[in-house]
Amino acid sequence: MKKLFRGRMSKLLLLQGKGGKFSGGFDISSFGDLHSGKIEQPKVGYISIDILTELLEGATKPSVAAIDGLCLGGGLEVSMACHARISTPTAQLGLPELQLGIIPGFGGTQRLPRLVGLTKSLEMILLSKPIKGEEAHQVGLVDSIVSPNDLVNTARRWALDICELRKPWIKSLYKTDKLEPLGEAREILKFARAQARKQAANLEHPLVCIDVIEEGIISGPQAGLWKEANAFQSLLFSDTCKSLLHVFFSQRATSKVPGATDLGLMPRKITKVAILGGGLMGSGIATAMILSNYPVLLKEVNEKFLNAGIDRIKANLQSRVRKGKMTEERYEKALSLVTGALGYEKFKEVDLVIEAVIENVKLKQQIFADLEKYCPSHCILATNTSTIDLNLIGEKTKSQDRIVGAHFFSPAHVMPLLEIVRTQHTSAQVVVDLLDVGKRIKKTPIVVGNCTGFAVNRMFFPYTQSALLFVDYGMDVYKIDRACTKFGMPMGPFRLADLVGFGVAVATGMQYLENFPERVYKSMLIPIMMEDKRAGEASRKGFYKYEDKRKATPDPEIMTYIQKSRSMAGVTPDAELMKLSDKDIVEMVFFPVINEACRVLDEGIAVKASDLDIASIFGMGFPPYRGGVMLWGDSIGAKYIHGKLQEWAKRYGSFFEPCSYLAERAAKGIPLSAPAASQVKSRL
Ligand SMILES: C[C@@H](O)CC(=O)SCCNC(=O)CCNC(=O)[C@H](O)C(C)(C)COP(=O)(O)OP(=O)(O)OC[C@H]1O[C@@H](n2cnc3c(N)ncnc32)[C@H](O)[C@@H]1OP(=O)(O)O
Repeated sequence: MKKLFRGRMSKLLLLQGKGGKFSGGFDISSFGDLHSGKIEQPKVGYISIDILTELLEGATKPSVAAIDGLCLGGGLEVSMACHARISTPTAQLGLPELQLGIIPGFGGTQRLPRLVGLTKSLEMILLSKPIKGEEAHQVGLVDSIVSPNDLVNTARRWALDICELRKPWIKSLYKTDKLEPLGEAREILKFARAQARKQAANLEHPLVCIDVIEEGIISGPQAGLWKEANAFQSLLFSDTCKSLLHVFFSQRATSKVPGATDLGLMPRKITKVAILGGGLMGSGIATAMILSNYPVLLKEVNEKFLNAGIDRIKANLQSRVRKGKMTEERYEKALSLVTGALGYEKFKEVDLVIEAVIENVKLKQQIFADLEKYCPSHCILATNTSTIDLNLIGEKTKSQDRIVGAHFFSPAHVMPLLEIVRTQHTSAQVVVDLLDVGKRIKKTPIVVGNCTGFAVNRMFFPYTQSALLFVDYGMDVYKIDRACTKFGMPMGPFRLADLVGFGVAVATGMQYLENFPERVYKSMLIPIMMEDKRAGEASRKGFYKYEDKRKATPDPEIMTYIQKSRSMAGVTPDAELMKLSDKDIVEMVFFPVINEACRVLDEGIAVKASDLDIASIFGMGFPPYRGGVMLWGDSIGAKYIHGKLQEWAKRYGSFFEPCSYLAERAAKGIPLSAPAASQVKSRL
């Protein structure tokens, strides 16, 4: 909200944004200063009551908000304290505060329900879901919709009309016509609570928000404002808020890469993209590209595979149409951007190639040699490999500077993370180019170094390893999975292994065994199950059985395999493990992940700890309200983590041996996120 107009003889107040944006909300970077005590927190209710309610809404002059572009959070709350709102049809109006672990704290919990009704306001606030100006007008949030050219004049005339009693002078805080009757309101709030508990079991603030809204309905808007002000103040200092703020800024910081984005390089325009391979990943990547209007050349080895790849793209798009995320017209337009190819003739026009064929070194080497021959010399040569060294892939070329990893997570058109894997030869320009493409296709890109598993898969390799070890030592598969989902993971290590498939699990295990033999637990459980054609969800039996569709049901039959695995491991169940709490289980599964993340940092594979927080959240579903794997580790403390790993290493082997990076922090009492003096120069 950039300007406050005062009319002639200051008869009215006109609130307008700048550059087509009304306001992205309160400056949340100041929340960090509040947390650190750098700035003093204002008295409770100072902004929402003293300023917005008493001064603005209670003023003797009418105020009208002229809304265009973003009108979010505090920006919308200020506009709701005005006596009218004029908006453009494409403006976006919303209260996204719950995404930051807080609630609307400038009166939004009281005014929004009185403008749009309880049901709509709960949907907008609890889902942090903005609505367009058109819809805002339909539901009563804004009073009129005009074009951007007419916005300011219409708003000014509206204010004059209020002044001269040609239009009503409305204080939204005291409107009641849109509020449902008390009995109905109670039912709506009861349903909202049930939904909040179901969808965000570990989060308190959605329930607090509902309580605050309810207070205003039962005891009146002033009571509601005071409850909101107090609740906002305490949530602002909650761990959830601090974690979600950390995620907000860390997500945006992943695109700040020393030695690449700090060189003044501008991203080059990528107009045409080629994808090699129309399988699950290739078709997913192609879908992500066409959804962001990149023309795609999809190459396969024969008509059959090419048609299958295009069919997969169609299926991806049709699923969006079915979910109402895409119109038929947009479906046709997106599909029209795909051109099939069986040869390299058209590759002389492409600016970026992403190879997504099977994980076969020789095949990839041949492909990159061909790409060097058929693509223009500026073309970026990217691979989606998740297991093969990029230097090996580019071995038969002289184009190492433009070879880079573009590691998507399946399904590639849905998962938000993109690992940009840079070798020591990859040019800074190519990194800058791919960061730009990543953002344009609405991914969160993180730049990582070239090693087995890059960042995400490498960090999380111990997630299942540790769980398998503890099952051999007597723990229950399903108890471990339950503890991890209660902690906030989308699924536990065993359900994840079923989903990924045992074939992939074994292949990945081999990779790690080859590169990190001292810290791989060689469990025989999965190979034994595979001998009996148990290969995970796709075979309808893995750690769970899948009788109907994707519903995972515990399967008592796995005990046979577990007993065999234990005897092959030569271990006897440890009675101590039977008494473990969920908290203990979570520590035993995640501390090895933190240990590996420390190695990834120490080797310079990741630029900074906050990148690994984002990688853990967006790549593995680590609960964002815990801030990511490294921030969570720091909330526990390096010393404690180091001590537990040492204890387990003594009892269960070198898999748990704490790395030197972690040991250094434990000894010095410094956070995991502090760049260590001993940290090798980043390999990025
Ligand atoms: C009491 C409460 O009710 C008061 C409040 O208002 S709480 C805050 C409510 N507002 C929000 O939660 C909005 C947060 N911001 C966003 O959702 C998005 O940034 C956006 C939709 C506003 C814009 O998105 P986009 O165009 O993609 O741009 P970026 O997200 O990349 O942001 C650009 C830079 O602006 C910084 N930034 C954005 N919003 C805020 C904010 N509210 N406070 C402080 N800084 C903000 C963001 O960090 C980016 O900075 P960078 O240095 O360029 O990375």
